[in-house]
Amino acid sequence: MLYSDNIVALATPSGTGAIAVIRISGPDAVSITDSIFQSVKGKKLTQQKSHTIHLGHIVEDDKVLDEVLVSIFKGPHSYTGEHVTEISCHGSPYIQQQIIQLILRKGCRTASAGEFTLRAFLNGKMDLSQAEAVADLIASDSEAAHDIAMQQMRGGFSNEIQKLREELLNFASLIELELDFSQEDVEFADRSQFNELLNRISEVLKKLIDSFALGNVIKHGIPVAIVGQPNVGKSTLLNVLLNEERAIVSDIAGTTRDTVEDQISLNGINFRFIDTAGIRETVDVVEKIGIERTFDKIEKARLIIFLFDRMDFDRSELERIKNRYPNKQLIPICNKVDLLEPSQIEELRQEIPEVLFLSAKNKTGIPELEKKLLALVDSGALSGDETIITNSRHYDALLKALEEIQKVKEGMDMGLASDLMAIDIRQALFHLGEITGSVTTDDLLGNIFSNFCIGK
Ligand SMILES: Nc1nc2c(c(=O)[nH]1)N(C=O)[C@@H](CNc1ccc(C(=O)N[C@@H](CCC(=O)O)C(=O)O)cc1)CN2
Ligand SMILES: Nc1nc2c(ncn2[C@@H]2O[C@H](COP(=O)(O)OP(=O)(O)OP(=O)(O)O)[C@@H](O)[C@H]2O)c(=O)[nH]1
Ligand SMILES: [Mg+2]
Repeated sequence: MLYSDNIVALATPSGTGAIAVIRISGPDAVSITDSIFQSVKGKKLTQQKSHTIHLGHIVEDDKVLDEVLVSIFKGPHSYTGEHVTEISCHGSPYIQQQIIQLILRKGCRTASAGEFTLRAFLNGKMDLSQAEAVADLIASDSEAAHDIAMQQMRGGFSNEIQKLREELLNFASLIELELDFSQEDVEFADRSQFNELLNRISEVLKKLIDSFALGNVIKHGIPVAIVGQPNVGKSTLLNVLLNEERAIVSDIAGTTRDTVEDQISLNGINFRFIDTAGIRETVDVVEKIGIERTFDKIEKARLIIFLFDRMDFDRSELERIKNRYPNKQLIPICNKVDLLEPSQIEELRQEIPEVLFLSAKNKTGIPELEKKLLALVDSGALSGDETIITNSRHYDALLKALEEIQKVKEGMDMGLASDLMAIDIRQALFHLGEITGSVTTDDLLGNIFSNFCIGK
């Protein structure tokens, strides 16, 4: 074990609860706990087996502070890999604080943010991407985000990276061996096998890199801007989608001035809908600012709902948005279908085949819109066992690793000298190692774990 000191922290949220859990980790976790605990059966905690629970009292100078349950986990068979105890006490902030203070006086120190998980990582209980997934899991607020974090915590993608890295490491050693025999012109590393490995690694990296676009939006919710001319029913649609009277609706054109947004989960994926000020030429100063914000929001959105009213549909407006944002998915929707004759609907369908029809007021056509939204984010990719990365640190490392792998491949094709190739391979190994934490710096670890909560 790496650490000689003992840390303590509240593992449950601060404030009043039914029960609160205080966690201690370190070489003396069990004896420190034992020194403040009296078992109802008179047992010594230090003589108990790992993964057992004991009823008793926390006492200080004969004064009973609380009746508690103590769980014991003996290192290395614990979350952190060290000796761990957990005190489940009554959830009053006063009791929690009294017990923690008592433990601190027994020689523990307060754990810093993420320190339990940091120790788990340093003690080899999990790799770095698994540790990061623990934080993602706690933060996940949709089924999709939860699924991805869970998969990553169980080591899915880091195992794959780790294996490829080991294979690459093997070749690196063989190529470096060739350097020792450079006079003799020998090749220990089979070039065609090596080429095959490089291709395999590139494929995996490319796939993971591509998955980030989806992973990132799943983690943060998919921003969908609802845009169109004033009075077409944007705010009405927002309210229907959110199932709540979130934005003000009126028949006065220019009702929405500032953007209004909120999120809902569709099939486990969070969508963040942004209602915007209707776009038109205006001399009203406030409305002008609102319209500028509309464009800012479109900039940040991934999907754009272009809402229009058959009465004053202007095709050039739709084309303008399309041309201005060629990389965003655009969903043209004709609202107020309740006011249209079937022949008008047919006519419009001829003109814009991809158009959806709905009535925000009567709440018709909404399921079709939801289906379209899900189709556009390629939610199908979620149901397969494709790995999806959500962490921008991993994304960066993957991009850099791929770049180095490409360099190695080019080097091979050009018959580059082994010593130069070895440098690029080492770089690729470095970046792959960054993901799993085979290579780390204190700065990197500090950055990652300081974003955890205390007690995790
Ligand atoms: N009370 C409590 N609940 C918790 C945690 C915890 O630490 N305490 N966890 C964390 O925050 C999570 C569970 N994770 C855990 C992971 C490993 C071990 C553990 O004891 N592992 C041992 C032995 C496994 C066995 O044989 O049963 C090991 O890995 O060797 C415990 C919790 C969520 N719930
Ligand atoms: N008949 C009919 N009226 C609708 C429908 N949807 C919205 N409306 C009406 O259209 C008017 C404008 O609706 P809003 O939702 O405020 O329109 P908006 O696009 O947000 O307008 P601005 O905020 O001014 O840009 C209101 O009177 C709504 O009741 C619909 O599907 N059918
Ligand atoms: Mg509005």
